[in-house]
Amino acid sequence: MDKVVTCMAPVNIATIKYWGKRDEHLILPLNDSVSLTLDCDQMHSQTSVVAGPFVKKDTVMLNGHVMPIETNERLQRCFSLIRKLIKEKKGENCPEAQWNIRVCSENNFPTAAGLASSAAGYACLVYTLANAFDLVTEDLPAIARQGSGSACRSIYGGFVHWKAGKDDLGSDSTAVQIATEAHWPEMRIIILVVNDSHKKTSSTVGMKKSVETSELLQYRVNKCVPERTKDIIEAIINKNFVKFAEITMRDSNQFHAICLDTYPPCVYLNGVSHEIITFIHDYNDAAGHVKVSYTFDAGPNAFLFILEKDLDLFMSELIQVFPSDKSKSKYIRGIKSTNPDQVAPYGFEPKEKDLLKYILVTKLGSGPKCIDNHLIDIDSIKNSD
Ligand SMILES: Nc1ncnc2c1ncn2[C@@H]1O[C@H](COP(=O)(O)OP(=O)(O)OP(=O)(O)O)[C@@H](O)[C@H]1O
Ligand SMILES: C[C@@](O)(CCOP(=O)(O)OP(=O)(O)O)CC(=O)O
Repeated sequence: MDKVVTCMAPVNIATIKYWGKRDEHLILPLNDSVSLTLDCDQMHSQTSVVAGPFVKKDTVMLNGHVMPIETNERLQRCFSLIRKLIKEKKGENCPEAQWNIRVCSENNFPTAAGLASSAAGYACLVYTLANAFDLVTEDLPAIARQGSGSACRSIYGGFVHWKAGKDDLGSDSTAVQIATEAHWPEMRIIILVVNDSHKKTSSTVGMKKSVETSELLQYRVNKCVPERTKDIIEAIINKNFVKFAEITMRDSNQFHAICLDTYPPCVYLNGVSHEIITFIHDYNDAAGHVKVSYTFDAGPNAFLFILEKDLDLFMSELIQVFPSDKSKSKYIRGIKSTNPDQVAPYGFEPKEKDLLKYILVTKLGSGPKCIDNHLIDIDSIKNSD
């Protein structure tokens, strides 16, 4: 192959959380999860792949730095699973399965900062490799899952259900799309970035500790998640925002309760996270109706869900309660408000300035997409290794 293929993949945010594996090696989850795929316009991973007999060895660059493949079992697994797929689809002796691969990837948002970069990153890696070798088939979620569990959900747009499955080899642990992003186009997502630096305990380590030490996890897995998964899928299909919002908040709260029930505890939320939670409930109480919902991953950053019709009013209250000295364009990013001069409806007490680093407003998005596929001068690659 003397072409370079470039693809983009989105971030996804879980409203029913994946937390705990039944198989660490195959990355098989204990429970189902449900997520929303975000628009690539504001947040995405972008990955380019070149492969061929002229590439001297497998290399992966991330944000300009070499990712050591030799010590990264997950990267190695993604490469070997793609090569296995090449043999399955193109024949055991297909020369392409022996080619070395050069990968160059970057995120347009903070990496390893609790903003789901591994989900977008591994989904992008697998999708780009599949495009480079003409392998785009239904197998991709199962491969992306072995890069990072939540990555399997970024293979689809809109609303996605990752079924935990029961098979020991994971043949039934895959992602399916519940509905496309066009199903609920009014949905908006507001990301409140409290802290975008590396977190102390990664999701991988945190959930392993929960499986080993939490006494509440099994109840969540066996009792809570099956019912909530069914109910939230129903709420999504019926576009019942109030039901969707309550289930999302309850699952986020329970997920963090499990983290606190882990020993030693995984403390992902901080004081600002709790101020956000209180503000959202106070706002909904003042509105007399659930207008906005929150969820937190393994970090202090908040992901809010709100319908477009309620966005401007809420944003006016939000920036009054969480003020900043930053310029408005730096502080509020992404989709612009249609009514920037909206007056805050409830006049809540402003908190101290700059509790939030910035706010990103986005919407639902589609799955990964191929954005470039062009021929290259092989000599330029041969001499660049
Ligand atoms: N574009 C990418 N291509 C390949 N791998 C990536 C990419 N972006 C991130 N990763 C991998 O994901 C790791 C970060 O995953 P980690 O789970 O620690 O953080 P996160 O996914 O950003 O946060 P969280 O999982 O809590 O939402 C990186 O160290 C890297 O190994
Ligand atoms: C809190 C979460 O975001 C956990 C994500 O965990 P990862 O998918 O990052 O974990 P690994 O499978 O070990 O790579 C909840 C979720 O996204 O469902």
